[in-house]
Amino acid sequence: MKELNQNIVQGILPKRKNESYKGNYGHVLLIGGNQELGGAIILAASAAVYSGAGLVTVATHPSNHTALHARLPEAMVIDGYDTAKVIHHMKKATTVVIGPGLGLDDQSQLILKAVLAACTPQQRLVIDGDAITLMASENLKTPVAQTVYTPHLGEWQRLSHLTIEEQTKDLNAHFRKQLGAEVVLKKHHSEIYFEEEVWKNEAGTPAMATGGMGDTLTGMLAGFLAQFPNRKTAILAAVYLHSRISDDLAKTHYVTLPSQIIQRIPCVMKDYATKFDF
Ligand SMILES: NC(=O)C1=CN([C@@H]2O[C@H](COP(=O)(O)OP(=O)(O)OC[C@H]3O[C@@H](n4cnc5c(N)ncnc54)[C@H](O)[C@@H]3O)[C@@H](O)[C@H]2O)[C@@H](O)CC1
Ligand SMILES: Nc1ncnc2c1ncn2[C@@H]1O[C@H](COP(=O)(O)OP(=O)(O)O)[C@@H](O)[C@H]1O
Ligand SMILES: [Mg+2]
Repeated sequence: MKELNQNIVQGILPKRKNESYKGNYGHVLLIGGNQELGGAIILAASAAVYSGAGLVTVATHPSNHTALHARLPEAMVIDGYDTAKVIHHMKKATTVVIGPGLGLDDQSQLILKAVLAACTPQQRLVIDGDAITLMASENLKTPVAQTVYTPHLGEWQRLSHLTIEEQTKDLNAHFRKQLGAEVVLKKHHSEIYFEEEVWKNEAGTPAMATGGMGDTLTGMLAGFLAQFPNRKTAILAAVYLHSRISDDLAKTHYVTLPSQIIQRIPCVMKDYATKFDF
């Protein structure tokens, strides 16, 4: 496995061009957050905004709308239970996220199937959390979009039918090929499966083992995928910097909270951006 460390990511993010505006940095649509799990989609949306996505729209249960507006006025919000409206908004999105706090009920299944059918090969799609669990239970196929799955070990077990002990590099790579998508397998030293190679994240700490940490990574991935043309660069940088922020905080904090990580994303991106114009 290739080592994903500071040397790989230093200078990897491009400098923003002076002659640019929000329309150049992608439009992320995040779908998730039922009545109980609104925090998941709020964290994911916040991470996408703080990662620099040009525009962010959140499709979520109406009971989350006020909290989202209050915490993240940069984001637009629509009713995640109005399937026709969500599909209409997908047409404007360059990057789509589905899953954080989506739930596993019939309504969640309905919206997932509609989103998978509506996405295009030009769009980038991050499938996380409950959307992975639903894909596994319904045996749904990877859609035509440029898709990244972000399972933790338990979600990967549901999707791949590999027990955690069986999740070796070769078997994981084999199943990734069947899926036809990139996979970020989240754990201590997360592994990133691309078609041609596998990377191991050298950053990360058990101070990250707290609810919402994966939702935050999903939002970062979406923000990076929305802005940076090179998919591999976007994925590697998001995975590494998410953990890197926590490593830095963990020098003085016993546990690192998703909200703390999100606040620091713009700073760490500045540190790791190239200093040169190309
Ligand atoms: N504040 C919120 O609203 C939160 C919402 N969340 C949402 O809750 C939904 C369910 O996700 P969960 O992951 O909590 O529950 P899941 O039930 O999907 O996964 C947890 C199961 O996987 C197993 N597992 C094995 N290895 C694991 C590993 N390395 N990490 C985590 N679990 C592992 C656990 O033993 C457990 O049985 C998702 O949609 C998620 O986005 C969570 O992110 C927690 C915070
Ligand atoms: N012990 C650990 N070491 C390094 N990273 C960890 C550790 N525990 C959790 N993480 C990271 O935290 C995130 C957890 O994701 P996930 O389980 O999906 O959380 P949630 O669904 O609650 O948001 C992943 O990015 C994972 O790599
Ligand atoms: Mg998760």
